[in-house]
This record gives sequence, C-alpha cells and structure tokens, in this order.
Amino acid sequence: MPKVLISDKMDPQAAKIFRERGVEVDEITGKTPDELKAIIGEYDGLAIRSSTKVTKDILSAATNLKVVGRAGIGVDNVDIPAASAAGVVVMNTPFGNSITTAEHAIALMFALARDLPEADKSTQAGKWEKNRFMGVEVTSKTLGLIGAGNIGSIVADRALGLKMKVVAYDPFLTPERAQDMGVEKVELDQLLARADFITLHTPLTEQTRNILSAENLAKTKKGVRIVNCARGGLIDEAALKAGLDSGHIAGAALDVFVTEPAKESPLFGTPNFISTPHLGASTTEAQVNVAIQVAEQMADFLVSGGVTNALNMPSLSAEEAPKLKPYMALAEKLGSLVGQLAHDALTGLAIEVEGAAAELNQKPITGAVLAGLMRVYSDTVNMVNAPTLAKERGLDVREVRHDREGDYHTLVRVTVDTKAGPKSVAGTLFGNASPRLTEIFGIKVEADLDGAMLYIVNEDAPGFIGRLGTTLGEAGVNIGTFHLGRRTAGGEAVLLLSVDTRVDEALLAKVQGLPGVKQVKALGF
Ligand SMILES: NC(=O)c1ccc[n+]([C@@H]2O[C@H](COP(=O)([O-])OP(=O)(O)OC[C@H]3O[C@@H](n4cnc5c(N)ncnc54)[C@H](O)[C@@H]3O)[C@@H](O)[C@H]2O)c1
Ligand SMILES: O=C(O)CC[C@@H](O)C(=O)O
Repeated sequence: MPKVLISDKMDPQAAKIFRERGVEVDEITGKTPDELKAIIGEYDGLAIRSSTKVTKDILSAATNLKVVGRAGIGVDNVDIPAASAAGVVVMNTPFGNSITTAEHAIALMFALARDLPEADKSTQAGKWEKNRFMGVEVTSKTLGLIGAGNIGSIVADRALGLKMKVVAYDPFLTPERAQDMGVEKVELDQLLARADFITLHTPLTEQTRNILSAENLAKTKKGVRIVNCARGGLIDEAALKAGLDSGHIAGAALDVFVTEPAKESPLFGTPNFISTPHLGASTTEAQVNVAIQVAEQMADFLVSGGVTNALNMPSLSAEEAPKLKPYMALAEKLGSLVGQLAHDALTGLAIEVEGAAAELNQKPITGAVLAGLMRVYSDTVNMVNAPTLAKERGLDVREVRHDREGDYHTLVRVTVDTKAGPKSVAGTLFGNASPRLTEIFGIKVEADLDGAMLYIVNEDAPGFIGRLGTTLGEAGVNIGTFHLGRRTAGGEAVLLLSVDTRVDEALLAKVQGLPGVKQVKALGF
C-alpha cells in the first residue's frame, strides 16, 4: 500500500480520499526541515501547501518518494529541477483556488478604494470620523492587470461586471483571448500610465521579479492603488513604501511578501497600506477543492499511474494509464535494449509508433523509452528525470507517428543514431498485453525481453548452437528460452537466450572465443 505524508494543514477531505483510494496517510504538520528529513524516507507521496519547503536536501533523504502534490497553484516552495533529477513527479492543482484568490484581489481593491480597515478601526475606537474618510468609486476606472491567466481572467471578469475598463499586460495573452475576455491588451508602460488600480497575477520568475520596480512605480499614474495577491517579490517593497510616503501611490494592499511569514516590514503602519497574511486561497470552498484535487491526483498516480497537472512530466489520464501501461513496459524494454547494446556514441533517437500504438498519447511511450535507455547511465532514472538527462547528454529525440499498419497490429520502433549509422529495434504487444521484441538491428527475432539474457551475433554456420549449449552447460548456466534470427542463410545471425543465472565476464570471454562469434553481451531486463 503506498504511503503519503500530509505535511501542511489541509482540509480533512484529503486524508479521507487517500484512505478511500487505498493509500495509507499520515498527517504530521509543523515539522522543521530536519524533522521532515528524518521521516520522509518512509513515504511514497508528500502532500503540501506553502509551508513545507521541498528542497534538494529534503529530496536527498526521500528515498521512496514518487510524487509531491501541492494543494494550490504556486510551486515556488518546491525545487522542481531537484525533484525531476530525483525522479519525483511534482503536481499542483491549478484551478481549485483561482476564484477565491480573484475574489480576495477584488476585496482588497474595494478595501483600498474606501479605506475600509482604517475606517473600521476609527469607528470601533468610537471616533465616528465621517469627514475623514473620502473614498473613490471603481465604476469607470481603469484596472491594469499584470498577468491574465486563470486568476487574472477571473479578476477581469469581475471588474468588467463592476463597470471598470480593464487593460492587461501579459506577453502570452493572444489578441483573440484578450478580445474574448473583453480586455485591452497593452504594453507594460501603457498599463502603468493608464491604470487607476493595478492588480498582479503572474508567477514569480526572473522576468517578473520586481516587475513593479522603483522605475516602473514612478511611471504609474498619480493616485494609483496597487493590489498583489500573487507572489512577494513582484513589487519592490522599499520603492512601494517610498511611493506611499510621497503620496504618489494612493494605496497598496499586499497579501504576499518577499519574506514570509512577514513578521515585520517597513510597510507596516504606513497610511493607506493594507495587508493580509497570504490569505488569497483561504476560503472553505477553495481549501476543500484543492484538498480533494491533490488527493485524487496523487492517489491516481500512486495506485494506477495516472498523471494529472504534473509540472515535470506529461499528463496521462487514469483512463489512458491502463491502456498505456503495457506499451510503456514494451517501450522501456526497447529503450533498455538499445541502451545496453548501442549507448556508445549515441547522438539521438527516433521513437516511431504505428497501428494501435499510434492512436495513443505518445509522450508516455517516449518517456518510457528514454527511461529504459538512460538507465544505462544511472540506476535512479525514471520517466520523470529521463528527458532531462537525455537533454543534458545532447540527445536529439524525435517522435514519429505512422497511420499505416504493418506486419503487426501495433508496433513501437526505436532507432538510435550511432557513429555506424542508424540502428533500430522494434516490438509489439501480444494479446494487447505482453511486450515482445520483433526485430533487432534489421534482423527479425521474436523474443520476450525478461531477466538475464545473452545477446550473440555470429556467423550462421552448422554446429554453432551445439558448441554454445555445451559451453554454457559446462559452466552450469541453464538456458531458459532460445530465439534465433538471421539476415540471410549463412550470413549474420542473432541469438537471444534467456538464462537462469547472469553470465559472468569469464564465461562471456569463452563464448566470445567460439568460432564464428562476432559479438556477445550479457543483458538484463
Ligand atoms: N495569494 C494566494 O494565496 C494565491 C493563491 C493562488 C495563486 N496565487 C498566485 O497567483 C499567481 C497567478 O496564478 P494563476 O493561477 O493565475 O497562474 P496562471 O499561470 O494561470 O497565470 C499566470 C499568467 O502570468 C502570465 N505571465 C507570465 N510571465 C509574465 C510576465 N513576464 N509579464 C506578465 N505576465 C506574465 C502568464 O502568461 C499567465 O497568463 C501565481 O503566482 C500563483 O502562485 C496566489
Ligand atoms: O496554500 C495556500 O494557502 C496558498 C496557496 C497559494 O499561494 C497558491 O499559490 O495556490
């Protein structure tokens, strides 16, 4: 039974779903990094919100970990390259808290427009300062959206409902999408010059860090009000403070800070500054949504291999997973075969599918070929880290899908580019379930690739098989299965034997010394 640790406070629905789906679950929150490191080795999955930091150091101790699930959107608390290198899938729940966060941005915009927190404080202090508080309407004002993805587009929709004009800066926003959303796509400088309110909805990246820098804040309209419910670091906090102090910025509301938890900040106490402690996603509805989604996704992955909303591997639906499973086993064996036989001086490879295989999602098949192939270089390779390793080695990976059906109803072919030219192996599924090799380097051989095997290339000549059998028998090696193929009678032949014990170097040398043997190699699957 797979075992998951929930390490941040999460709605109880998550644990309930894990258990219902046959996943054992522990809920242990508030651990220090060292405490987490001490226990993480027990778990196949780690379900987190934003408090747990999944660092390289934690991952180094996570010897059984297969998946990290983030109940939320931002994954800046997960070292994704390190997780990928460790073969750990990282998933998030990209939509579960979008409405809630968009509503928080709108709430903060209204709070700024009418100075609600200060008016509340003054009223509850018995001051009744009716003439002190003079707000602004949002109707007819211009809202500048920085980032128009899931949350930005919901904010735009709500703002249009409030009769605001919405301009958006997002380099990835197409003109068609902008039109559908009813917003005007603009450049950043135009947005800064025109917006009465600015809300931010981008991830924190090298391009977005300090997108509201001192220089850009100076380009804003006097009296602008700014809301950030996305990520700390998008605004230069010192420059924001200066803008508020000078009166150029009429108000700012931050849900997120450069350093969190933000126990102190020069912004605290600044007039017209409002803050919330990263509450964007904190509604009952959103927390139930993300807890259910993360538990379902992680359980699907751990129980049936389905991959949804993964940030470091292609998606694979729970319906597709059972159909693809035998293909992935076949692909991994073919990758492993070419890896073991032809990994020297590999520069690239093509993965072709035809027949029934061509109707399936090809990405997981490619991932499995690469995992099999790259295992020659490292034991810890799996479908998550294999593409990165292949890229690091400069391998050019091509995917080809053929509509045609050849000799087999379904076929996967892997062709590697070597110094000696392209070399290819192919395989099919028998009974739609059992992986079977059909061809090796241009020679037709049908074989199961399983356990310890011996690959021999020899000159096709009478008496060879007898001599080989005697040599192996004298060494106490029992032959399980025997598969023979040849290019032409009397030409080059290929033998694939499954053997009950792995053949050692001394015996390999003896086989290599038999007359007519061109190549011999011990294989393992
Ligand atoms: N405060 C919270 O509790 C809370 C809750 C949920 C999400 N978030 C954060 O909100 C942010 C937005 O989430 P989302 O779900 O809308 O993400 P999303 O991926 O759907 O949208 C992000 C948008 O930013 C755009 N973008 C990327 N680089 C940009 C750049 N240089 N300039 C302008 N736009 C750029 C992208 O094209 C995309 O449209 C994320 O940072 C997320 O972590 C915060
Ligand atoms: O889990 C939370 O409370 C915050 C989530 C939010 O930052 C997100 O990116 O989804």
